[in-house]
Amino acid sequence: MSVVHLVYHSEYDEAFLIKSVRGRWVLDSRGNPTVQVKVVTEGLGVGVGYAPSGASTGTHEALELRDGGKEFHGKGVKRAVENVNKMIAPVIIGMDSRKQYEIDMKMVEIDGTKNKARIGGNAIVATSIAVAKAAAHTMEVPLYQYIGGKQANVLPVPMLNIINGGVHAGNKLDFQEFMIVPAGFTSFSDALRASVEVYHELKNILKNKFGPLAINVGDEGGFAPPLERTRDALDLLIEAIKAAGYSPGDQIALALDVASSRLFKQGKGVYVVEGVELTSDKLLEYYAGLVSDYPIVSIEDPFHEEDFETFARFTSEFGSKILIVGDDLFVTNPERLSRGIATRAANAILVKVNQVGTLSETFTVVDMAKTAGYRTIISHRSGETEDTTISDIAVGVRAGLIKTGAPARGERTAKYNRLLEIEEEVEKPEYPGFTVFPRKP
Ligand SMILES: C=C(OP(=O)(O)O)C(=O)O
Ligand SMILES: [Mg+2]
Repeated sequence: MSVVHLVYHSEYDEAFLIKSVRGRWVLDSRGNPTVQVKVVTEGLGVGVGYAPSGASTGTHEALELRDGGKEFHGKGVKRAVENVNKMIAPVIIGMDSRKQYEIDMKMVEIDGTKNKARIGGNAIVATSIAVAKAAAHTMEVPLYQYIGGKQANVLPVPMLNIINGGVHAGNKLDFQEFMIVPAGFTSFSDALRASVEVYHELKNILKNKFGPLAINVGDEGGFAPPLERTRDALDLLIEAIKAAGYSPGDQIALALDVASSRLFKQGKGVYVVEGVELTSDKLLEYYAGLVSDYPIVSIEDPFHEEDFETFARFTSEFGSKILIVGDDLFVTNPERLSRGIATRAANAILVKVNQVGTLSETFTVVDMAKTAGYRTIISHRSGETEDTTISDIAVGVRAGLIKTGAPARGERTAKYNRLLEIEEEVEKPEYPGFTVFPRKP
C-alpha cells in the first residue's frame, strides 16, 4: 500500500483548474538566482514553489539549467524561467491542479530528456511544488495534510548540521556535515529547544578556544571553525552537548555527512582524508573507529557515488548499529534506489525533491524506500530559500527524519519554524525519537 496519498477527489471542480503559471528569478541563500513559480487556480488557490540548489551535487541528479555567460557569473536562470512561462505554462494551464502525477509526467514528457536537461530540473521542480501548494490552498487544507491525509501527525527527528566542512565551508575539515541528532526527547519542540541550547554552547566554546573568527558560519548555518580533524569536530560537539546539560548518546546523538565523492581521487582509486590516502577498506576501518568511539547514529555518503559494493559491505557490518544513508549514491532516483535495494547498499535514503525534479517521482522513491524497510530523511539543499515545503513533505509522508541545517539563518529556521507550527496544529503529534534508528548508541 502506498504510504503517500495525495488527497484527491475525482469529481470535476472548476475551482481546481490551473488559471495561471508564472515563473520569475529570485535569490537563494548563497546570493545566486533561482527559479520561483507561482501557480493560481480558478478558485484563487495560490501556490509558490522554489528550486533549491546544491553545492555537492551528485553526478546523476536532474540538471539545474543555468545560462552561462557574464550575468550572475554564469549562474543566471533566465532560460529556466522562460521555459516555465513558454513551455510549461501553456501546457498545464487548464489542467486540474490535483492531478499532480499527470502534470508532473506532462513536464517530463515535454522535457524529453533523462535528466530534465531541456526544460531544466529547476524549472520543473519549482512548478511541481507550486502546483501541489495551489491545490492544497484551493482545498483549504495544509500541505502536509494534502500530501498525507488527516492522519499525518508524525514530526521528524531533525539532524542539525552545526559544524560545516567540505565544500560548504572555508575551513579544512574534509567531512561536509557534523550533525547533532536530538532523538532522546518526547516532542519535536523539546528536541529543537535542546539543539538550540547546544548550538549556543558550541558558539561559546568555539569563541573561547579559537577566537571570534571561529564562529563564522558555513552555507548551512553551522559554524566553520579552523579545524582539520574529524575527531576534533566530534569532540567539540560532545563538549557542547555536555555543557548544555544533556547526555551524549542518550539524549543527543551525532551524525555525519562525509559527502565522500569529493574526497575520492578517481585515477588512484583512493580517498584523501586528513592528508592521508585511504583505500575504501581503510576508510571503512576509519568509520568503524569513529562509531566505536562516538555516539554516532548515521553516516551519509561514506563512499563515493558509484561504489555500491563498499556501501553494501559497510551496511552488512554496521547496518544494525547505524543508518547508512545514500545521498549522492541514490540522488532520489527510483532506478538508483532499486539498484541499492537489490544490492543491500544502504538502509536509508536522503530525499531531495530537486535531485529527481518532481514531487510525484519523489513520492515514488519514498514509497519504494519504505517498502524496502529503508529510513527516509527529507533534506534541504545547501542553497535554499525561505520555502518551507520540505517540512510539510516530511510530516506528510511520515518520513521520520529531516535534515535542514543549523537552527540559525532564515532559510533554515523557516523550516524548523514551520515544523513547530505543524506540531501545534495536528491533533496528536508524535515524535519518533530513537525508533527511527537501528539502536540507541
Ligand atoms: C545538503 C547537502 O548538500 P548539497 O545541497 O550541497 O548537495 C548534502 O550533501 O546532503
Ligand atoms: Mg549529502
